[in-house]
Amino acid sequence: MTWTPDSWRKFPIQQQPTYANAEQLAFVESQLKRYPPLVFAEEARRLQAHLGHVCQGEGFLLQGGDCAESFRDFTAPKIRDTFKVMLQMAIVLTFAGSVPVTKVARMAGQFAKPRSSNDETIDGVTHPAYRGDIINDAAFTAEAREPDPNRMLTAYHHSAASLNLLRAFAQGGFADLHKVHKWNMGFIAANPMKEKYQKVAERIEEALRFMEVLGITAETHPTIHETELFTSHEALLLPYEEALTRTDSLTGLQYDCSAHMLWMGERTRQLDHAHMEFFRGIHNPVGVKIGPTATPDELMAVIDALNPNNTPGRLTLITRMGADNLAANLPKLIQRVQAEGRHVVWSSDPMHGNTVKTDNGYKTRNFDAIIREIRQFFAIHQAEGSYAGGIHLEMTGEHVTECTGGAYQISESDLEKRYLTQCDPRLNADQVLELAFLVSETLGKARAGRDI
Ligand SMILES: O=C[C@H](O)[C@H](O)COP(=O)(O)O
Ligand SMILES: C=C(OP(=O)(O)O)C(=O)O
Ligand SMILES: [Mn+2]
Repeated sequence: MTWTPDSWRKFPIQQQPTYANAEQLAFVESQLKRYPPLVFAEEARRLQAHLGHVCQGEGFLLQGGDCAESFRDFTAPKIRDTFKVMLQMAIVLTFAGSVPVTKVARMAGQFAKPRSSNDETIDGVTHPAYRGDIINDAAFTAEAREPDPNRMLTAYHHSAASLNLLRAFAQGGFADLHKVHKWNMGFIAANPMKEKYQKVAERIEEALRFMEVLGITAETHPTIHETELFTSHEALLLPYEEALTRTDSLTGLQYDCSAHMLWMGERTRQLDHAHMEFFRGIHNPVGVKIGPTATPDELMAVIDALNPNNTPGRLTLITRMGADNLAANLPKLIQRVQAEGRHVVWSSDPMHGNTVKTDNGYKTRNFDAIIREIRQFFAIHQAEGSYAGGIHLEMTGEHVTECTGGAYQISESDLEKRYLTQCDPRLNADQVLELAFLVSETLGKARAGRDI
């Protein structure tokens, strides 16, 4: 069947709002269709080329950011701090793995949320569930939870402003390697586990000094001063994604220009449904979340639908099975992909399979479970002769208390102190850097093993 940006409309669809005002919805869609695209197709192709290298074992994907961005919490420091912590992680991982790290932010468009329940009940009162700021408001009132199409326009403008600042930070000197390394030294000096991480930091310091002695400085090599950051989000709200889908003037191909990379959630990746239809026709690099119940046959059908030409970098499989389920479910998927010779990037989301609810009602995730899922992910890929190509995290540069554990030992009773997330619990700046240092050991070993 011929694909068009709106051909998804003929298929069953999950997790969409019902807008009361159809005229307003049509108006918003027509506005968005006239607005400039947020990204340029050539940038999406560049990202796909990077991911192609990851696929061949010559790179590593670091994807992360908020579970859900919010309109209210929309400030320069917030954007800066998450970007900053991604840069800090990337330097540690690049050094440990001796591989370029491709940074893809869950930012500048991560506004739509699939939910496990259509509504929420508090103290006997029930309202529709919060579905992300692009759809409704998190406040617990009937008015706030009513889906409003105008929110798509706000999301577009917020995304444009975030992207503008991210581009400025990436190219304007904020990403200087020496500066980023100094931030890491500051993190280590204050960390209760500092002895553990000091050695890696000292080796990075040595490498930077060595480069300087050779005359590799920001003046002679601008890349030391700059970085490349791509954007991504779950393309859940299809009227929005359709409206930002454009024909690329260079190739004549269709790209969803709301972000460089889009992914499909675990709840909306049914083969004969609307999201699969939409995703098969856009030419961006795409991701699919893969939960613990996925079978090898189902996975092959997803791969056939999304990457029929077996192009390296087009498709990233983001496994999110939970630390207790990975060993039972991942090997058979890897074996099948290997047997069929499919090129995919394998990335680990260690967040969504490890969510628990505390007795006092907070959704949380434990740092050790997150690390355990990542370590197993690497070990299983190594055992199967496959390449563990990336990690996908819900994280923030802010000092929130949403996930338990880590060097500062956040406990369940600490959660209430700074529990700010709009949806799922995020690793905070310290936890996420600690994770980078721990994963760097694993990544270093995995890559050393590969080269033998
Ligand atoms: O971010 C992902 C989903 O929106 C989230 O995990 C669902 O959470 P819920 O179970 O609270 O709906
Ligand atoms: C909804 C998400 O994940 P999943 O589809 O894996 O549950 C998410 O990444 O926020
Ligand atoms: Mn989430």
